[in-house]
Amino acid sequence: MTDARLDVAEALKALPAWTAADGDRPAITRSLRFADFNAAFGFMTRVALLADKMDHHPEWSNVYDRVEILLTTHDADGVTEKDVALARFIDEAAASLGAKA
Ligand SMILES: C[C@H](O)[C@H](O)[C@H]1CNC2=NC(N)=NC(=O)C2=N1
Repeated sequence: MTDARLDVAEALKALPAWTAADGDRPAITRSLRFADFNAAFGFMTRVALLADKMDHHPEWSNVYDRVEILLTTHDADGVTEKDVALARFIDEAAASLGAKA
């Protein structure tokens, strides 16, 4: 069964580091900066392993120490609890690796 879509503003209340993404579909976004490429890629590796286990994958890009992340649930055409769960994990991983906004 497809996950239920959440109201983005409602979902963001529990995710203060995230904002609503610009664009044509509901999504949430966060930008992070790490000490260097090694830390940024280490973060991405941690997130990638969980994302694949969840079968729920971020849309993201990396330039040296920066990682731009967008979360949305393609199957639901919007933001779901899967995005909230992945965002929470991302927040913990980012904090533990000393990321900045
Ligand atoms: C077939 C497979 O389960 C789906 O394509 C998964 C893969 N990863 C996914 N990731 C995201 N972000 N949204 C999805 O709907 C999604 N669906």
